[in-house]
Amino acid sequence: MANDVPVIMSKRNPDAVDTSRLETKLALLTEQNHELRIINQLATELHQLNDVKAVTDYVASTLASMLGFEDCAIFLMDADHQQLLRFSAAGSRNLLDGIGYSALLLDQGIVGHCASQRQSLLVEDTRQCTYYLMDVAHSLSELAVPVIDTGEVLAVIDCEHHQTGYFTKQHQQLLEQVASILASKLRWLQTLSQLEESVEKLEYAEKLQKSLYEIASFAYFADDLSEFYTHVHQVVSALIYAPNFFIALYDEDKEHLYFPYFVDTRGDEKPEQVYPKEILKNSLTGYVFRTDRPLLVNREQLNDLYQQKNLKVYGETPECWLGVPFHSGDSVHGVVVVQSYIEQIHYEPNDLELLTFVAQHISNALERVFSERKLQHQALHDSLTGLPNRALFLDRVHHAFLRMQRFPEQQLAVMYLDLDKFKAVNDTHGHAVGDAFLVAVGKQLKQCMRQSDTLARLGGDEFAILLEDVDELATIEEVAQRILLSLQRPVEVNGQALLASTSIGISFCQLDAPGLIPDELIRRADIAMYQAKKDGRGIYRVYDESMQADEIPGWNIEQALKTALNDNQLQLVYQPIVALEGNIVQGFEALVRWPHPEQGMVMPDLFIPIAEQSRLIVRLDHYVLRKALRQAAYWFAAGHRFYVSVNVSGTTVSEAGFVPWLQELIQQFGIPCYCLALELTERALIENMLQAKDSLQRLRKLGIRILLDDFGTGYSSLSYLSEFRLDVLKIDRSFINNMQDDEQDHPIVNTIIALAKTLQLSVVAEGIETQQQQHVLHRLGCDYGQGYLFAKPLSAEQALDWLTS
Ligand SMILES: Nc1nc2c(ncn2[C@@H]2O[C@@H]3COP(=O)(O)O[C@H]4[C@@H](O)[C@H](n5cnc6c(=O)[nH]c(N)nc65)O[C@@H]4COP(=O)(O)O[C@H]3[C@H]2O)c(=O)[nH]1
Repeated sequence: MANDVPVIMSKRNPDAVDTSRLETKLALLTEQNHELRIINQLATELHQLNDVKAVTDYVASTLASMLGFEDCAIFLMDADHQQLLRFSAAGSRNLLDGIGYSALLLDQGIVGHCASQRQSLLVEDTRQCTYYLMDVAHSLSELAVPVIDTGEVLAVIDCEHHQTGYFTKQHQQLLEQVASILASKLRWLQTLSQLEESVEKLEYAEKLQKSLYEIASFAYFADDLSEFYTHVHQVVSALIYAPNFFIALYDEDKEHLYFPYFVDTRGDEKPEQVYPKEILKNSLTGYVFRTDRPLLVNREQLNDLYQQKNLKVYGETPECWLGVPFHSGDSVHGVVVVQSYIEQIHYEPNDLELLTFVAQHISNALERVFSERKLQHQALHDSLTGLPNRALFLDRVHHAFLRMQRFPEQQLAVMYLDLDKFKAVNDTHGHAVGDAFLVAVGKQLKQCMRQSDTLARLGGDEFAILLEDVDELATIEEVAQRILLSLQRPVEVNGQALLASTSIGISFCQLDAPGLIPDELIRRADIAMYQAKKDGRGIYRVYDESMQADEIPGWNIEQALKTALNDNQLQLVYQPIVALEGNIVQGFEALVRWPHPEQGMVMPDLFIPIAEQSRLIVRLDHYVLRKALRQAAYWFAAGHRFYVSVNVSGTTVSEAGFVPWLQELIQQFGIPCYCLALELTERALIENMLQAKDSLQRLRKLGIRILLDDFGTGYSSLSYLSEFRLDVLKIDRSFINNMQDDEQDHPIVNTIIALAKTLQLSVVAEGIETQQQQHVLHRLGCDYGQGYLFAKPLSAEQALDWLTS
């Protein structure tokens, strides 16, 4: 504009000054000055304003008032660049308050076209304009100028007038300058608000992260769940509106719903009881459980839902309800809920997102706490019957002792029970029925005692009962009688009626029993039980001093052996079995040893026969098999291809579940079945003829070698030899012992070897101590041998050294 300013003060021809021209120039200058003032004022004032509305209002009203426009409106482009929203308007025809178009699409009206064409539109006569849109009254002229920053249309300044040709090029130029100032200002405000939003988001994210971390770490360490819930509530309250907050859990095992945490400002008490699963069908919380999806609803939607789904209203209907489901482990499902009773307070999708995070952490905490509780339960309970195990029983007895010290009138007694018929049930009907039988007996025993007494399964067919707060022996004897009577009735298992008789030992702890300790009380009940067995089974005996444990054969050893097995005290040694031709190793026999803490090394000859009298032999055989297979797997991995042979009793082999159990164990160790051989004595086979026969067949099918141990010592009848499918005969060392003379015929050994050959069995001679014996045996056609000549039983490490030497 400065270039256009004419030289009005020219002194070259003062007489030629044309007044009207000067007046025009003056008017122009005045106008330009006015425009500059407007621009200057706008630029200065806008600087002070930090709010979009204030800015657009100011621009609209300044233009209207300073330029005398009837209507000056500012339309802002929406976030999606889809439409223009009338934001501010000023002038005598101010149409902002609900009159006229409040929003225009990009191809609507002069404003829309101005935005889409990105250029100013000066329409002198709107009647000639095809896209002119009339609002209230017809404006005959209109000027629209786009507000553009870095190529983006941010707004449109639109002015209208009722006369045609009202707007001039100067108006347009002025508005374009204003638009340019407005564009920078709007952009600046936009950037500022984006920055503020980002900062806000970051601050929220940081707060959220901190809160969730807090919940997570609390979830990890919380032992007390109610404390954890309170903490979660506090954290959630710091993030969203949550004065009404509750957690509901559904226990699938018990099929009930309960509220471990519940806070409600409208006075609803925490529901104390548990609700049967039916509540899932008619409550809002139950609805979230069933759909397994979060739910965010306002009052209106809630009422619809109540009606549509036939739900019952529990407590006051909230204005807004937000519930998120979660899962903990296999059997617990939960819902965490916040609700608002205030009309103005509603939850948003990001609150739902937050609560989903929170629910996840609650679920983690519960999963950890529940699995810890489960582990704890497993450690203290028998997995088959669910009854307390020996450890928990001991603990209860200890506690009962402590209580008795405080309340001496509350005396206690321990009963030790051993089922008389269990072995027969197991042998005849198999493992699965045996297990079900034990469970059924456990239930029957429970019915004979008070709720406050403790029934435990100590292992195998042994149960124990702790009776607390008993006053006299007669009461205890009554319980024993009740049990005996109850077990006279057959126990129903899988539709079969089985008989379970038991022998009961009782020890009563009276006030005048000085120095009696809990373990001793249990030991005495055990001794009394042995006495009952001795005296005829199916009866009870009360411990008295005359019953000495030592009088019960093997009692002490059996008890100590149980402990040794529990404490993993037993060890294995290995004796090589070699081919007599060339002394090549074929296998190793595993032999068990018991390094007793007080008595030194106890040999199997002492404790195996005692273990065989009870079912302890089965436990022992399983124990040895597991250890031997572990060693076999180690040797196999090291490239050795010999077998390890393990002694097993007839009882173990004839158990119905033995073969699949062993097969699985071998698979677990990842070795081929030929790495294992089983040694059974003649007696073991004969005494368990039927079951053993079946088991041996299956074992051989798997590829497990069967060795007949101590051959020649037990039974004169040889007929059973063809009954069983065997691989190897082991000649008992008593025959080998006598073979000192090379010249003799050794008829027994000779016959055994000949018999074996006829039956196509290999022969191993046991107890070879001299080269002479080896020589004779080889001459007689014996294939393999074992004995001190080659090696004594060796530890696993020594065996390896021996192999390499
Ligand atoms: N004098 C002499 N003895 C020799 C010679 N070579 C080996 N022996 C001993 O003879 C026994 C051979 O084992 P067995 O006949 O299976 O007889 C075994 C077996 O019937 C039983 N047994 C050993 N370990 C186990 C086991 O883990 N489970 C079961 N159920 N029974 C086992 O105990 C019996 C005795 O085992 P051990 O005392 O280890 O005694 C072993 C072994 O140490 C020798 O040249 N001279």
